[in-house]
Amino acid sequence: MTTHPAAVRSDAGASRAVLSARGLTKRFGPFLAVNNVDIDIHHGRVHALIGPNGAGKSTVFNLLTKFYTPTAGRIVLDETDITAMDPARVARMGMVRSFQISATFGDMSLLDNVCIALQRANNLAVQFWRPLSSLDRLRPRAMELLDRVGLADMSQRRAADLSYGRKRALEIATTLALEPRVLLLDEPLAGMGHEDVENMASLISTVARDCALLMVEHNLKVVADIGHEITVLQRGEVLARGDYATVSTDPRVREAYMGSEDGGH
Ligand SMILES: Nc1ncnc2c1ncn2[C@@H]1O[C@H](COP(=O)(O)OP(=O)(O)OP(=O)(O)O)[C@@H](O)[C@H]1O
Repeated sequence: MTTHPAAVRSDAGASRAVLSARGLTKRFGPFLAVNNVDIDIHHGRVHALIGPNGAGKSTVFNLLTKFYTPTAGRIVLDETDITAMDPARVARMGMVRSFQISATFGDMSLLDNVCIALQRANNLAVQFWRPLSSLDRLRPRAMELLDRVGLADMSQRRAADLSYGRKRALEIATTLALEPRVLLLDEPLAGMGHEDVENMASLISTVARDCALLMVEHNLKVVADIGHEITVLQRGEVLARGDYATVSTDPRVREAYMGSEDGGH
């Protein structure tokens, strides 16, 4: 890892949960996929949601981001009950899902891609018609965002020419254009090679200093390196929570992972 874990573990704002869920429950017909899950996502911290295959991680992710309606339970964002709110309104409150703006434009430069994301973010934030800001005006901010994800020196390159890992970094830049209060990433390291994994993990750590961040992740080494808080799910229920040292030594967690394909990560 290029970022030393100790250097990124800031306790600033640790007591303030930006996003909380209580008693989160989801049934698909008779099947209980998520049962009575409590979770708190804090400003300035990386919260990792882990668990064996089929544990309910994606379902919790989709519940928190309002893509699914819970069967029971309550979700609160910045002290506002968002349980019944539609995803677009929740997005305007600052909850951003990976990679919400996403779909980068291959033929366009990295800089123009981020400018367009900023333009869309402006449109998302205001409810009334107003003239679109010119792309030129957005360039300084777009350069800042590219710098934040380590792509400033490639700003004029075509997005299509980037490596897979750098494309994901560009997507993070477009996501940051929304200035998330809460950023939820679903398997942000999936499909990446070793070097890209390290860069993305480092980037996630940096990004989390300015927001509350939840990631669903299978890569337990990265979870150990950058996760401040871990929630372990099994069969739709919270099996354990705490820092990595706590959950990884919990005999129930070890048993849950034994024999699962995640166990080897
Ligand atoms: N739309 C659906 N309809 C019916 N069952 C579903 C649906 N979505 C998920 N499930 C079931 O709910 C359970 C939890 O699935 P989920 O995808 O949330 O797990 P996961 O922890 O994300 O798994 P993985 O690590 O394999 O992605 C699984 O048994 C799955 O088959």
